[in-house]
Amino acid sequence: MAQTKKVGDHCSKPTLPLCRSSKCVKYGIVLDAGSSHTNLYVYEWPAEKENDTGVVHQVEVCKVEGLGISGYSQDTEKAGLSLQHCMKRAQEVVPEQQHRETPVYLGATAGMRLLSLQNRSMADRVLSAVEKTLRSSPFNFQGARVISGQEEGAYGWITINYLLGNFKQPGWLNFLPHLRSSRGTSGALDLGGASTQITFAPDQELIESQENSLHFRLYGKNYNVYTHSFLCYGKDQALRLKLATDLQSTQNGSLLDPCFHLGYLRIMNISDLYTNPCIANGEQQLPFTQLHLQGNGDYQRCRMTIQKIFNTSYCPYSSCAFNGIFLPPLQGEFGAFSAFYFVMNFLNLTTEKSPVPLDKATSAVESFCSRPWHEVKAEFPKIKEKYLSEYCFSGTYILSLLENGYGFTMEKWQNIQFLGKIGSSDAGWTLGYMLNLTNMIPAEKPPTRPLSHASYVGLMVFCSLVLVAVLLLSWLTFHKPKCLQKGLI
Ligand SMILES: O=P(O)(O)OP(=O)(O)OP(=O)(O)OC[C@H]1O[C@@H](n2cnc3c(O)ncnc32)[C@H](O)[C@@H]1O
Ligand SMILES: [Ca+2]
Repeated sequence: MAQTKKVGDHCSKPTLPLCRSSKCVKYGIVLDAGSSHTNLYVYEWPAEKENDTGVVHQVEVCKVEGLGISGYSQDTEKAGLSLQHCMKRAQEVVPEQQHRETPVYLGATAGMRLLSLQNRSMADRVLSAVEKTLRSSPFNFQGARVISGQEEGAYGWITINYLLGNFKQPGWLNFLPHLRSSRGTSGALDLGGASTQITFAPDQELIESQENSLHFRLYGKNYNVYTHSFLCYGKDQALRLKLATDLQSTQNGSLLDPCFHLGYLRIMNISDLYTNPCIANGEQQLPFTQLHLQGNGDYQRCRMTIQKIFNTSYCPYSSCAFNGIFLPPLQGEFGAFSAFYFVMNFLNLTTEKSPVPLDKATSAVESFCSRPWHEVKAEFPKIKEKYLSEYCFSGTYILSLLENGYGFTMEKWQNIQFLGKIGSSDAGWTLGYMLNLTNMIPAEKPPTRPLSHASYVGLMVFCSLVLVAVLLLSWLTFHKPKCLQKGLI
């Protein structure tokens, strides 16, 4: 497997960026190999402003058809082939003369983390297959690897704060070092299919657990940041966890599930539920091979069944989220993206202006869950059945995770903004990952840029005029001409 290198370490000779009508542009490509699917992103930025904050933006997203790469563990070649269509698309978006110097990175997240835990060599074979496809493209391949949960949280936080302009600092603040704190950044909440991340700059200096602590120096400012990635608490794995817990109390594999609409039916193989390390091996004790799930759409009961997957019975720190994981008091604003956004957006709970209050959001999910399946299906015929059938569970899971898991109270809830995009760029870890690997976020504030030619000429003319005026005034004062002296008498 190739190791990811920083672009600067890799280039042997400097390359010239493409210049279009006096603007020089560079490109970068990142593939987000998630548990549920892969997305390819193309970013663009003006070459001369490389180190400024907020200049890189997304110009293309290509959704790879089919499964996430970890889903091809039995047929690894297909993992590589699945990426070809989007790699072709990237070749159309990036001008041909720039293909060779455009870096391409692939980062795999929780699906591949789980596969690595289950079968390391299988995971390596999947990565080799995707690497082969990426190497055969004309771009500058920089690595395909599984990123850690910590990195995923950190880069998500960097992305949204970069795009929101939170790393920009007004010049005068630099003279007041005591005012420089990591406040003014926004926390990041990411909900994937297999894991979920929470990342923010807490008020308290001390982060009690080392593995949750990140330290950055960006644009001349220090940031102490808390992050945690909950593996198995993405929305697909959380559903599996819930079903596996519910199954313990059924006798024959029939389950009346309050998280699905009344009239909804789903049959699942029990073995599919137990195919990953999220669920402890309870399969052997079950006397049936299939699960017959029947919805009865009851939000309150759904919330109770979901609550069982959060263990809050122990905490070795001053405060915890769940499962004994340290969580400091929540601080500041939060941007919630990925499935937090997909689900809340479907439920009309993502207004741009003021956030929908928690009680209103709860009522909306409750009322959606109570609708019979035939009615929901008739109203949204174009939405994929998998997504549509799970919005009740997902909405309830999001409320449980944020309220009970992380402790967002009525007041703190108001600080969450559900966001899909910021400007033209999707919120997610990929942009932060590329910014870091291409050295585009400097530790120190870049020196102030010299004046442009026009401003320089203007300033020179202004100074000359002031000088002439001063000289004239002094001459008039000390050598009063006769005509003026007469006038004065
Ligand atoms: O981060 P990991 O855990 O690896 O997973 P992922 O990257 O594949 O996860 P996504 O954020 O792409 O999606 C999160 C979940 O949302 C689902 N999803 C994607 N688009 C959706 C939509 O429009 N409506 C509802 N659910 C959606 C998707 O199937 C996943 O279960
Ligand atoms: Ca993801």
